[in-house]
Amino acid sequence: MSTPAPRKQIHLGAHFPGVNNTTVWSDPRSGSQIDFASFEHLARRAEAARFDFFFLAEGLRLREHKGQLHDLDVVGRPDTLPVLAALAAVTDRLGLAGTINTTFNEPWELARQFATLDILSGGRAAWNLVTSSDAFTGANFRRGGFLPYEQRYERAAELVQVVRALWDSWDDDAVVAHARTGQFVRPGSIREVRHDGAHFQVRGEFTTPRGPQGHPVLFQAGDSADGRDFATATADVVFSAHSTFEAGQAFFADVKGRLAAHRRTPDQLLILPATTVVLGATAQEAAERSHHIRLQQVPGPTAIAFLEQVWGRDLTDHDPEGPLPRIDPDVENLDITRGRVRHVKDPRTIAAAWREQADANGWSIRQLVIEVTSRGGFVGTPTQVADAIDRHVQEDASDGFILVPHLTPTGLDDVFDQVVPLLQERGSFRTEYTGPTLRHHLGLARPAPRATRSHADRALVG
Ligand SMILES: Cc1cc2nc3c(=O)[nH]c(=O)nc-3n(C[C@H](O)[C@H](O)[C@H](O)COP(=O)(O)O)c2cc1C
Repeated sequence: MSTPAPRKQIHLGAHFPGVNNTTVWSDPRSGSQIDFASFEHLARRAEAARFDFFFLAEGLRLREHKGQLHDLDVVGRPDTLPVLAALAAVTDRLGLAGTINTTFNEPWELARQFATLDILSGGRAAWNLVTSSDAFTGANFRRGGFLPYEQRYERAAELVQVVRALWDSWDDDAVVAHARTGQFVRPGSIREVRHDGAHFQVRGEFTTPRGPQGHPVLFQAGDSADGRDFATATADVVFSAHSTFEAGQAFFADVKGRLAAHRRTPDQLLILPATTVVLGATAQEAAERSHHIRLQQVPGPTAIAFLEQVWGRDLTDHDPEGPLPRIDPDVENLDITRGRVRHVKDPRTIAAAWREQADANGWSIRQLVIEVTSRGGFVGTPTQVADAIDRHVQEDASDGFILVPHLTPTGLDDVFDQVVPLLQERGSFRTEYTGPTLRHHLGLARPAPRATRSHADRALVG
C-alpha cells in the first residue's frame, strides 16, 4: 500500500484592518484604529493560533474625494515600522510584515530599518514592497510625479539590489567582541558597498549588522505583468488579490510558471491572496451575517461616492436606494478621487454594463455597488470554511491566505477559535511553531552568507 502524499502546509497571515471600506469602524464592537492595544490584540491572538505573520498595509496620502478629505472610511494610521517594532516586544514567534513603498524611499534607510526590525524581533521581519507612484502621493515627498509609471519596477529592482548588498556587506559572524585583544569586529568582515546605478549612488560601510534571517522576507503586491515579473525575480511571497478558486489557480500557475526563467523553484515563492471569512452556526446564518456586513461596508454615501469615482460627476442628488444614473460618465474628470489605486479603465463601458446588470436584476445603486465590489471570501460554517481553505491550498489555488477582518481588533477571533483547530486536525496547519524565524515558518531558505557565495554573487559588494 502506498503512503499518502504529505499534506501541503497552509500559511496564514493576519492583516490589520485597512483604511478602506472593508473596515467597519462604525460597528459598536469596533475598537481604536490607532491605540497600541488594538495592534497588540490582533498580534497576540494570531500568535496563539500559530499564524505565520501579522501584516500591515500602508497609505502615504490621505484620500480625497471631490476635493475634500474622504472620511467615510478610517482616516490616518501610525507608521508601520515603529508599530512592528513595538509588536516584536510583545510576541515571540509571529512574523511581522510591513508594507513600505519603493518609489519614495532610499535604500540605505530601508536596509537599516528592516535589518533593525529583524534583529529586534529575533528574525521575524518581512517587507511588502509596493511601487505606487502617483503624483498626488508624490507631492508629500516633494517629488510629485517624478517617476513615470513604467519606471516604478526599475527603481524597485535597483533598490532591492542595493538593499541586499547592504545586508550582505556584514558577515554573519562579524562581531567577535574579544575583550583580550580589544577587537570588536573580525577584520575584513565588514565591506564597503559601492553602487553606481541609474537611480542610486551609494558608497560606504553599512551601519547595521546582518540580521538573524540574513535578509528579511520580501513580499510583493503588484499585479501587472511587470509586477509579476518583478515578484518572480525578487520576492519570497506574493500578496495577491486573486482569492477565488479559479482565479487563484490561474494566478498560481502563471506566477509559479515564470520562476524557471529566473532559475527558481515553485517552493521559493509563496502565493498568499487576501481574503475574508464570515462564519455562522449554519450556512444560512453565515450568509445572513455576510449580507449584513456588506450592508455595513457599503452605506448609502459610500455607494454614491464609489459611483462618483466611475462617473467623474457629483451624484449626491441620486438616491442610493434608487436606480443608477442615466447620465453618462464625464471621462475628463477621472481624478475625482485621489490617493487610491484606480481600477476603472473605461468608465463609459463600465457604466453601461452596470446599468444593464442593475436593470436586469432590479438592483438599486447600493445593491449594485455591493455586488460589483464583492471579492468573494469564505462564508459558511467553520467546517465549510476549513474545507474550502484547505482545498485551495491542496489544489494549488494558493499557498495560504492573508485574512482581512472587518472589525478592529477582534475581527479574526472567531477564525482563530473555530477554523484554525479544524485545519490543525486535518494536518494542514501547524500546532506549534517549529523554529524561531519567519523564514522557517514559511519554509524559505536563509540566504547564504557572503563567504559561501560564488564570485559572481559577490560582485556588487566592494
Ligand atoms: C493585494 C494588494 C495589496 C496592495 N497593498 C498596497 C498597500 O498597502 N499600499 C500601497 O501603497 N499599495 C498597495 N498595493 C498597490 C501595489 O503596490 C501597486 O502599486 C499597484 O498594484 C499597481 O502596480 P501594478 O501595476 O504592478 O499592479 C497593493 C496591491 C495589491 C495587488
